[in-house]
Amino acid sequence: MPNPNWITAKEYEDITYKKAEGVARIAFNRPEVRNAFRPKTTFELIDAFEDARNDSSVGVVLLSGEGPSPKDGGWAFCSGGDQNARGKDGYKDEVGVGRLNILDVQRQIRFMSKPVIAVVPGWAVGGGHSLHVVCDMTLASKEHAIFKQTDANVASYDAGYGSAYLARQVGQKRAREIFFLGENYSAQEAFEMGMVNAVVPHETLEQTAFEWAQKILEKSPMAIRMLKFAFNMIDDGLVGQQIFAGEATRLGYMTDEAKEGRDAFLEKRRPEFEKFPKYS
Ligand SMILES: CC(C)(COP(=O)(O)OP(=O)(O)OC[C@H]1O[C@@H](n2cnc3c(N)ncnc32)[C@H](O)[C@@H]1OP(=O)(O)O)[C@@H](O)C(=O)NCCC(=O)NCCSC(=O)c1cc(O)c2ccccc2c1O
Repeated sequence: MPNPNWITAKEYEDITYKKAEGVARIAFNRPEVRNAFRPKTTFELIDAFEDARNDSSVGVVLLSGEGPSPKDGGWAFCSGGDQNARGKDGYKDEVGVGRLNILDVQRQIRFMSKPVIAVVPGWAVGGGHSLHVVCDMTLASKEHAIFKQTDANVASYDAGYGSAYLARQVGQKRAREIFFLGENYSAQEAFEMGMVNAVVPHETLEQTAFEWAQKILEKSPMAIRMLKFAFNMIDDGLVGQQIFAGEATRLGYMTDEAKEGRDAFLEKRRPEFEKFPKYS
């Protein structure tokens, strides 16, 4: 497959955002701090994810980290919240308001109707680890990816998807080990635990991610949407049901029966629902 012809979708300061052939690629771009996020980074992520969600030509989103670091050549997906920005009530934005807005990004990834693939070229740590957990799939660099949970080291804990949903992926004992010990895990170890889909040579990581996206794009978008929300529903309570049900409503709108309901209202007549079958 030829290299994708990435086109910059929008210029940002802390992230890059590109598109090619139905794929959107969003990447942290603060490699000198291992792609730690500050509120500005997170607001930019929210903006880019919203664009990818609303662009009907986009079917898959890749989330990655630019690198290597110009300082020391280190690679990172994301090292979590920028500890320099952390204040007493959250991570301080440009006017000093404390934010935990990375949780908004987690929900965007979780609830968007398109698969999001974490493409992990290096460190996935703290809130960065939680982001890979919440993505639909994870591809990891064989040479450079390292998975690590430092939340308990710095007393900033993700007690939502980052921990509880991780346990769904790797099991309760392993998830507790990851958080309680805060060890480093290689791509291969993360794969064996079940939180990484594939371990890929670093130089082919991006290409593999793009190829996986292209494979998904060959499938029925409706099927992919319904399946993503079906996988989510059991863990997402009434919100999960609401999102799945919304898609069922959309499918309902496409029937003659729903059209009859709308048309009868607009034509100020009684709807003729009796002509539609009562399926068993
Ligand atoms: C990521 C590391 C394991 C990498 O170690 P390595 O030895 O390779 O590199 P350095 O340590 O030398 O780092 C290079 C350079 O980057 C700076 N840096 C790295 N990470 C951060 C960071 N998170 N914030 C700020 N700066 C960072 C580092 O200081 C170096 O700078 P120099 O100027 O010295 O060159 C290792 O760096 C590491 O352990 N980093 C910290 C990881 C961490 O604890 N992250 C925060 C976890 S908490 C979190 O992310 C979080 C955020 C939220 O918004 C939440 C919201 C709601 C609930 C929970 C949240 C949450 O848990």
